[in-house]
Amino acid sequence: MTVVTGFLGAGKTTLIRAALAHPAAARTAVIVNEFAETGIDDVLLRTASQDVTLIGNGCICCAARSDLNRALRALYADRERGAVPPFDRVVVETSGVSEPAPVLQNFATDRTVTSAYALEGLVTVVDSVLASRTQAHAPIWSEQVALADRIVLTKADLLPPASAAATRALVGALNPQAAIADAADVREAPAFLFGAPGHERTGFACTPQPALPAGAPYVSFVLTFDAPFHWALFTRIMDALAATRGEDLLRVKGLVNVEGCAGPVVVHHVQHLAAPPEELSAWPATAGGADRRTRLVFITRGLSRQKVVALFAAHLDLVAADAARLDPDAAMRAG
Ligand SMILES: Nc1nc2c(ncn2[C@@H]2O[C@H](COP(=O)(O)OP(=O)(O)OP(=O)(O)O)[C@@H](O)[C@H]2O)c(=O)[nH]1
Repeated sequence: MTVVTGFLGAGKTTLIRAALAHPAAARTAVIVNEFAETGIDDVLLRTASQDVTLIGNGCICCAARSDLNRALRALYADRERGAVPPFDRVVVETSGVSEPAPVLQNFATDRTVTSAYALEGLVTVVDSVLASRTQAHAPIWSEQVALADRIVLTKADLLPPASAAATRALVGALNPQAAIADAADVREAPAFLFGAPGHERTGFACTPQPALPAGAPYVSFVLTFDAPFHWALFTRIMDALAATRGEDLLRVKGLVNVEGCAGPVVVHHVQHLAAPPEELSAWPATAGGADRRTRLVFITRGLSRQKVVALFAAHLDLVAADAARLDPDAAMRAG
């Protein structure tokens, strides 16, 4: 088992998804943990692996503490009875606000699990653009870096070389033992992510940290919308949000039903930065057929659901008012 951690939006899913496409990553099962109640990463990872388990609605370091061991046991049992494709390794993607020490500790203290799996190592993914800013406001960031066996630096492509080198120096000073690589190189040679075959991490030096204090500033909520969005309207709303509360918008990710698009459009915001949208070929299938509703997962620092809903409502009302001006009869019919 390799555990991949890293702060919200660092690039964990992108890296794992790219690595899974490599032949060296065959026979890999994935367990993904999301802080929010709705999974987006599992939808993305299912495009790259047949064997993906989601642990949603809480961190595997605290609220969903026993869920990782339960998922590992279930996966092993499924493998034994041939219910899942045979796998040789499992990659666990933690939520962005997971503390790695309790995750490793929980694993190490479950005999059933450790008789089936060995811990290969902990890989921490670091956003080169936001590293020092995140270090300043989120102590978990430093813990994730300090405990890593290997560190992958993402988004160096967005920075001048001197700034990328500064992030590497910052990370290297916090954890001089860890091997450090750029995401671009790891995508070519995913062995860095998965580790050497047969390698086993023997113990880990850590000072257990208290779990997130009660009333921690992270707020998570999900918004769903039935009607498709005009893309221009959606980006206008998100731009307004980023311009006014970008610092507190730690993470937004979602699947958007866009007028004129057959598949869902995947959107990502990490603080002020919005990534280019990606259209998937189809909506994920559910028991009742495909669920085409837009779902947006927000993880914020103190920004409430109510405020975000109000912003969306204001823009959607403006659009409805415009439509009514253009076609008053239709507005009457719609009530
Ligand atoms: N330019 C650039 N963008 C990247 C890179 N890696 C990831 N991203 C983008 O960063 C955003 C977040 O990436 P994810 O892979 O979803 O991040 P994550 O760590 O899994 O996010 P959470 O699970 O929500 O914590 C997406 O828009 C990615 O496309 C990179 O190396 N370069």
